[in-house]
Amino acid sequence: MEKLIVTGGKPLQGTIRISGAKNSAVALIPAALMADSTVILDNMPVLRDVQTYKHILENLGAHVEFSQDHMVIDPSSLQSIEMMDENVKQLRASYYLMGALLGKFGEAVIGLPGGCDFEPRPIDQHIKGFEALGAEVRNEHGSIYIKAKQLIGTKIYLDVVSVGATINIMLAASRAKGITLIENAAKEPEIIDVATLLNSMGAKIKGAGTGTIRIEGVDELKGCRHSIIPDRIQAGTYMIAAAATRGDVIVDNIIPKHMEALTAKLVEMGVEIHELDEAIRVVGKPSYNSIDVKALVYPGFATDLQSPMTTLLTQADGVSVLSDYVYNNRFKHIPELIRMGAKIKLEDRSAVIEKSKLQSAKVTAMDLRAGAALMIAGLTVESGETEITGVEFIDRGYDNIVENLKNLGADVWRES
Ligand SMILES: CC(=O)N[C@H]1[C@@H](OP(=O)(O)OP(=O)(O)OC[C@H]2O[C@@H](n3ccc(=O)[nH]c3=O)[C@H](O)[C@@H]2O)O[C@H](CO)[C@@H](O)[C@@H]1O
Ligand SMILES: C=C(OP(=O)(O)O)C(=O)O
Repeated sequence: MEKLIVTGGKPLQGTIRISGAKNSAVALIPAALMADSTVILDNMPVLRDVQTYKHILENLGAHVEFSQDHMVIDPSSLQSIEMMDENVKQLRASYYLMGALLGKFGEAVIGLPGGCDFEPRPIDQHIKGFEALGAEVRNEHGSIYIKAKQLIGTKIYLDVVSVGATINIMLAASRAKGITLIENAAKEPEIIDVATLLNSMGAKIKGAGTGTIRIEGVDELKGCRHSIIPDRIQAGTYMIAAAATRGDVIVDNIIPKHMEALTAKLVEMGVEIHELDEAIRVVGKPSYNSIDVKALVYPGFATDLQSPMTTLLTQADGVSVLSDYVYNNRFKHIPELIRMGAKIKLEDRSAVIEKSKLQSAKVTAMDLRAGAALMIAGLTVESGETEITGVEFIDRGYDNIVENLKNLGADVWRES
């Protein structure tokens, strides 16, 4: 079993270059399968989820090459519409195979997705979308069987704002006959990124990034080259880590606009923020104001940054309240932070966080962002080694985390 050892007490300093976004990559890779020829994806992050998706594509019969940060996907040899192997359970975003294969072949058979299971994560809105497009969907023995004679464009109103359902419906509708309107669509930057790729492949999608997306189905999608947007969650994690360690870090190769909900909260706490062209400089301060944070859908504060933010709020004077309105129970990091000395109480859907002196301890990351929260806590303690197990979760979403933190002056290493 691998673990990360972190020795705290060193302010992070220097520049970190952020890789492409996990949540875009894991949607763009299955989207590329819909092309009739090679798709090249640049700025591909090196993550466990991306490697898992590569294996899934290869098992489906596609040819995939991944070196440096380029992934070359040749879907012309794709043979199967059926994907039920273990890899599917390793990541949440395997559900995008449903929309991609349904759009391409009119048929898909997929094992139920995995990913971080901080609470039940239903896919009823994905299925509602496929059915509205004319597909028959059966859930049998842990797999979803989807089939359509012909996908027909229609109007779909999502009951909940869902990133996954919005993208999945967009994928399938790109090959439907006629026009599909997705109402109450999610607006995350990753949705715009997927629409940009699909449009470069020949799709006709308008309105991505707004609450209404219009998709005019096309008969074919072709190969192209696309560069993935920067990972706003990795960027936010390093910004929070810089503030928590009272460091001075330039988070580079990002789109500052994507970070606005976080930068607003950091400024409210008293963190010094300098917005540059494609970077943000974060300068930590000796003391911070307590604040309230509500995790919401984009452009609200990202739920994926809620756990790392919990750690930072233990450094603020007074009492802060953090609530998650996307996943009401995404709090698996809290018992572990308490083990490190954090004074946090859970009240209904909120974490009530008091200023705390964190201490090193042996802790376990129960999910990806819980791992990030513990990593930041380990960097923040004044001295001593924090041992974090559950590293496989952290590797799902943080590109080269040990080297990146070392380059910022942190004392961190892996042990088996
Ligand atoms: C691979 C990926 O991009 N993952 C991200 C994506 O997950 P994912 O796309 O799975 O999350 P959704 O946006 O779909 O979920 C938002 C909310 O809607 C609910 N819901 C969703 C679908 C559905 O059919 N029914 C339903 O009730 C969920 O339980 C949740 O409460 O967005 C989440 C919310 O920003 C992020 O935390 C994840 O990092
Ligand atoms: C929850 C996350 O990912 P996934 O949806 O892939 O489990 C995340 O990135 O924080």
